[in-house]
Amino acid sequence: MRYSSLLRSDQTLFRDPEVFESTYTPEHLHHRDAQVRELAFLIRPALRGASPMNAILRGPPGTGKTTTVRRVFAEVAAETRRVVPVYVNCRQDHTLLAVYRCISRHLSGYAPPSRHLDDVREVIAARLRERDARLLVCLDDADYLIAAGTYNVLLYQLLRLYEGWSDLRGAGVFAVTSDLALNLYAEADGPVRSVFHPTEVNFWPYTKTEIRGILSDRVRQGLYPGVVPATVLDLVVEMTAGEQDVRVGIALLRQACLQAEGDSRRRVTRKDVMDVVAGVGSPALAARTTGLSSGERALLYRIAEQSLSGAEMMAGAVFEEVQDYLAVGKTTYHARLRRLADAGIIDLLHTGKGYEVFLRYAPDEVFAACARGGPGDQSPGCPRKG
Ligand SMILES: Nc1ncnc2c1ncn2[C@@H]1O[C@H](COP(=O)(O)OP(=O)(O)OP(=O)(O)O)[C@@H](O)[C@H]1O
Repeated sequence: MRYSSLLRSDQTLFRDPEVFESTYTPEHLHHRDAQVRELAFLIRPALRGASPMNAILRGPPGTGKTTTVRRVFAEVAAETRRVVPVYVNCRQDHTLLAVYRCISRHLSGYAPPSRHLDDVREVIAARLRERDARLLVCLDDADYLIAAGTYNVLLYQLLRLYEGWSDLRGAGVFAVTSDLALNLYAEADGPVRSVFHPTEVNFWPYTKTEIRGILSDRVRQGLYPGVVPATVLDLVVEMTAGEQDVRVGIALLRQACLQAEGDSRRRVTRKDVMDVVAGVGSPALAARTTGLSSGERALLYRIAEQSLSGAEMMAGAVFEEVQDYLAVGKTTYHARLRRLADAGIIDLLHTGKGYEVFLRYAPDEVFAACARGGPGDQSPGCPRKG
């Protein structure tokens, strides 16, 4: 290796590390013009004082549903005060109170002081009245509302806001899901369907060329020139297309760059990318575990063990079981569990008895992914029990 190709220890390959974070909003939204136009069309009646129209947004994970809605909502908020667009992440907020508190916080700019549902709804109504505005709510990952048993009540109340306050119009609802087997319209009961006439907006998986465009843009914005050679990008595009999830490509690029940076190299190689996925059958799992903290990874490891042993997978039972290994309280445990669900590694399904934990990947793949460690993680991989 030539000396000039080595980085000094205080140098970095990242021009802007934020670009690879899950919270980053891309400067340019590629290949979603049709969906943006469709959503804008549905919102337009609200600019003339009517209710916004409703939509169901469907598409596999990582196809830009959240990014598109956030982009459209930001433009609406910048252009008019007559429509209040509120984004709700239903993975986090799926009780009635949590959703209404989120809407109220958005409208008032601070958390509602009361924890009583009626009080919170009154505040929302008062703010909408003051502004003479129409409410538009995006329920992202609406499947979590179905699991929590709040989907129909919430839709009914939002779409018929005028039943509580005769001077208000019904809200518009954009319900989002990445579960293609789920029909959000069919999940609505009769009273909801009589007012819920959603337009279906589909987010198809990106083609390879489209993925290449999106990832090249990230590379340009986040890394110094020349860090990712074209052949390396080709490999990442190939793997991302296989998984049909842009998030996978972004995470692979970030992790491969961290590896090159750790070795003080100025360029990422195909081997860096292969090393990230080595031993883990699925590039998606490798990518999804790279951002986890050591605590989250340790919990994931235990969940894989539980799953392998055929033990009960209710969240409460898993908590009891992991107590022997991970000294964490319930709040931390649930926060880590939610993080694993957000990363798309586990599913938390609501049953009559509480939440059941489902591992999306084979336990052996998970062991391999956990053992690899993550950025800034000093701890060794999790030892197997017994
Ligand atoms: N068209 C695009 N242009 C630029 N970046 C994109 C585009 N589509 C997706 N991304 C990026 O891919 C990642 C995943 O996108 P996003 O969260 O919007 O997908 P999603 O369809 O909502 O996924 P999920 O169903 O899992 O919530 C984000 O980092 C986002 O910035």
